[in-house]
Amino acid sequence: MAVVQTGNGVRITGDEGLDVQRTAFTEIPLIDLAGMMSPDEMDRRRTGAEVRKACTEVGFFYVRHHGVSPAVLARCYEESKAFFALPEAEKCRIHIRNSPNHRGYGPLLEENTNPDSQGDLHEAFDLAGDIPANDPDVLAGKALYGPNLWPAQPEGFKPAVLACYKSLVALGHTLFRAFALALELEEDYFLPLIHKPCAHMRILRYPPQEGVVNEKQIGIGAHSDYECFTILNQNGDSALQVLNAAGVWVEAPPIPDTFVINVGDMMARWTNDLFCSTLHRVINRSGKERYSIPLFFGPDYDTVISPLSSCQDEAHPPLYPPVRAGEYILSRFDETYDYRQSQPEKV
Ligand SMILES: O=C(O)CCC(=O)C(=O)O
Ligand SMILES: [Fe+2]
Repeated sequence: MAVVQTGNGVRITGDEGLDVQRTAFTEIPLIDLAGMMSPDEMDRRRTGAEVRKACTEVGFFYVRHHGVSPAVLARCYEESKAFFALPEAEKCRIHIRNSPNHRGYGPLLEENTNPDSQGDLHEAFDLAGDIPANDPDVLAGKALYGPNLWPAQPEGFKPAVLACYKSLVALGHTLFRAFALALELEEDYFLPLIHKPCAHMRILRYPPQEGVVNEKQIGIGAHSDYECFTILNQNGDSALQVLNAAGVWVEAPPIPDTFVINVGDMMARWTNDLFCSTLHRVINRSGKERYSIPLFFGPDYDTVISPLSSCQDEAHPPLYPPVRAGEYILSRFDETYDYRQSQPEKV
C-alpha cells in the first residue's frame, strides 16, 4: 500500500511493486469520436453517454476518429527527436526557469510529480497558446498566459509543434462538447469558458530504465492530472500504467491511431467527484527511449470551478470549495517543479 498526495487530497495505491496486472483492454474503453461529428443529435448524445460511463467508472478512455492527422503527429515527433538530441547546454538556453509563463525546456529529474518520489525520469518541452507579452491578461500577471520559448534549432521544430498544438486544441473543443453531453448539459455549455483556454502541451522524452528500477525514480511518478482532461498521444512501447478501482496497475499501451483521454482533478472538482481523476504513472522498461505528447486542457484562467449543481444532491453535498482555474493549476505546478520552489518571486 502506498499513499499519494494529490491536489485534491490523499489517494491510496494498491501495491508497491512496479509490475502491471495484464488485464483485458476492455478495461479502458475505446470510444469512436466520429459520433461527435455527426449531424444527428442522437449520435452525439450516444457518444456523450459513453464518455459519461468511462469517466465515472474508469477516468480513462481511448478515442479513435479524433480528426488529428497522423502526418502532423509524425512530424512533431520527428522534430522533437532532433530537439532532444541537442547538447544539454543548448537545450538549457530555453530552460523553463527563464520563462515567467511555464514554457520551455525541463531537464531530467527537475520535476517530481509524486511528492513521495525523488524526481521524474523524463525531459520535457512545454508550450501553450502564444500570447504576446503586452496582452492585458499577461500584464495582469495571469502567469499561465504569455509567449512561448523556442529553441533556435532545429528549424522545423516550431512549425511542427505549433501544427500539432493547433490540432490537439481542436480535438479539445470536440471533447468539451462530449463532456457537456456526458454531464447531461447543453452541448455548448463549456464553449463560452474556453475562449482563451489554459491548454498546455508537453513533449516528453523518457530514457529507458534497465535493470533494477528504483521505485522512487520512474518515468513519471504516480499522480493525477491537474486540468479538466488530458489528451495523450503515445509513441513507442507500452509504459503508461493506470490504477484501477481494485488498486491494480493496468497497462494502457499505445493503440494505433488513437489518443488516451483522462479526467483531471479540475473536472473531478467540477463534477463533485462524479468523474474520477485516476492515478497513473509511467515506467519505460522497453529498453528504448519513449516519447509522448500530452495536452492538458482547462478553461479560461478566471473560470470559477465549483461543483456543478447537476452533480449535487442531498446525498452528494459539495466536496470542494470554489477555485479559480488558473490559480489552481499554478498551485499544482508549485508542488511539482524545482524551479518554482526556488523562485523568489513566482506568480
Ligand atoms: O507519457 C505518458 O504516457 C503520460 C504522461 C503523464 O501522465 C503526464 O504528463 O501527466
Ligand atoms: Fe499524467
